Amino acid sequence: MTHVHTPVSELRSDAVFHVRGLTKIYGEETATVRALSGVDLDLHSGELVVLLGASGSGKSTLLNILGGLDSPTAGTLDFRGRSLAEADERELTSYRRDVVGFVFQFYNLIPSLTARENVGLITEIARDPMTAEEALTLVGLGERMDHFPAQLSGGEQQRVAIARAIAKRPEVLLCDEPTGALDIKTGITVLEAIQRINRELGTLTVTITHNAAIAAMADRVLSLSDGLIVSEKRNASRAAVASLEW
Ligand SMILES: Nc1ncnc2c1ncn2[C@@H]1O[C@H](COP(=O)(O)OP(=O)(O)OP(=O)(O)O)[C@@H](O)[C@H]1O
Repeated sequence: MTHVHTPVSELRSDAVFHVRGLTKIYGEETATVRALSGVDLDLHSGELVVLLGASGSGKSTLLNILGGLDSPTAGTLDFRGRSLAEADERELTSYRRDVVGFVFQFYNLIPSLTARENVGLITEIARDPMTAEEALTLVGLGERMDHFPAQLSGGEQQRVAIARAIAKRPEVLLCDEPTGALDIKTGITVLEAIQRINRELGTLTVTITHNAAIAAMADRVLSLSDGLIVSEKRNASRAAVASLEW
């Protein structure tokens, strides 16, 4: 497998993330797994990036490290000139709290709280949050704010999870298989919410998917294999999410 290096001439100075030689090895001595084998990557303000790759290729590991949930074994990882690879737990906690919104495949909503209350939990602890109502309106749930998770479809629950992730106006939104548990139609409503947030708030967004059709909505598509970025494609234009099929 050839390692795709970004030529120095292509490096832009406005990179939000500047990643070089990122390596993650899990386990010790005889029982090690090399999840990332030297990833080079720059991510820019306002981009929508899709990360593709087979199961086990390292996508979640990369996303978790970008989000400060995990630390690399080697390599450099800078966020706006701050080294996250060397950050201590206290710095990583404030980074996660202030900078990053996460969306996972499963929504992790609190069943006994309404949509508004689920989002409100986060707005209480954020510095300059939007209101729960604003966040839910952005994801198209302005009419469902007082519903409990069990009264919402899977796609609606995932949009509540997105509203919860973005209510603090994070600079970075990281989504790990956000449509993995959904059918096409509901998956599209979720991707539309992600696209709208990226456009309207200018949030740098990285979305993992197994589904190559989703790549058409991105500015840039990165493919991982065996812990390396093996291809990078820039779409000439971003496809409207409603036109995607899978
Ligand atoms: N906490 C861990 N401890 C040990 N090995 C791990 C851990 N997390 C991931 N791995 C291993 O690292 C490799 C990459 O895993 P990762 O979850 O990043 O892949 P992925 O591309 O996201 O896969 P999937 O699409 O199945 O979620 C795999 O071989 C996985 O088994």
